[in-house]
Amino acid sequence: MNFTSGADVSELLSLDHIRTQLIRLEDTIIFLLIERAQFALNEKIYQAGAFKDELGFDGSWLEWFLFEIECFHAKARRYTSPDEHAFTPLDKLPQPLIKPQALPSILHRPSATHPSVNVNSKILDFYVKQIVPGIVSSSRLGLEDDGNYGSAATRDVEVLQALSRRIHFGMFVSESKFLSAPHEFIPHILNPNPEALAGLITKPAVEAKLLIRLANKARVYGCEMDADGKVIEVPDEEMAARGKIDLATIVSMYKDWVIPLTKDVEVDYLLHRLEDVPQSQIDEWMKGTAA
Ligand SMILES: C=C(O[C@@H]1C=C(C(=O)O)C=C[C@H]1O)C(=O)O
Repeated sequence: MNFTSGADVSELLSLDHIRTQLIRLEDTIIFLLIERAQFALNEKIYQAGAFKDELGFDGSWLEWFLFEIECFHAKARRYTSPDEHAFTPLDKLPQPLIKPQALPSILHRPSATHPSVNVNSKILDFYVKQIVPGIVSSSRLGLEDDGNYGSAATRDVEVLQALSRRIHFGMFVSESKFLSAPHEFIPHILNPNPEALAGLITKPAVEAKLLIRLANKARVYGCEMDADGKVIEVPDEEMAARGKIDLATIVSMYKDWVIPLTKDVEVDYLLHRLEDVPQSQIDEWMKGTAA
């Protein structure tokens, strides 16, 4: 999302604009997964303490990569942008070396007592346990460990950052939906009802269209071509072994993880949406029903 200081907030919060960003992120995530799929599983990089003697770090090689990369990015003020969420707790990251950008206020930020929504620990868990094993086809590579620990972890961090950005976009989706009909959401926020809020934000037709589009993108982006540039037709079930990526893993990743976690973010954001909001504003929004 382009957060230049002069950006028009109403444009940034239009649901169509946000959905366009989410569709564009599908391309980024598919291509980054294709890059990771070039390397073997290298299970050792996900095992806590496997490199403790070398690194003096209790976590896994990947968690060490995340920490070191996020420390550098934090100094460059990455995590002062509302669409960026670190996997490392913010209090363990260095302060920015340059002043934060003067960004338009888009999201509702209740008092500091409520930490921003962050589901990165769940993202890391499903990615390591479900996604990596699904996309690295040892049958294609013929080995489980190719020793490319740095390259594999670098690709993993890129995928994790893109997945985090996509899933936490749920906050912008929620703000957009809330402002378009605050009176629908307010009763279920004042008397917290996550199920009712989930029902209001869920759009089955949008999700169904996404999964079809995603499969088509994975087929096209993951296809192989011969020397003449002619596409080598491969049945979906053989893509893992003969293509660049396993199509089923990408679709199930969105269906079983990305979309549900995005909706969790949407609901969690809404549950805190009225904190620090004056009663007069809530009354005004509720009057909107009389209009
Ligand atoms: C993101 C949205 O909210 C929900 C989550 C979706 C997703 O994660 O792709 C799609 C539709 C909705 O169920 C949206 O309405 O676009």
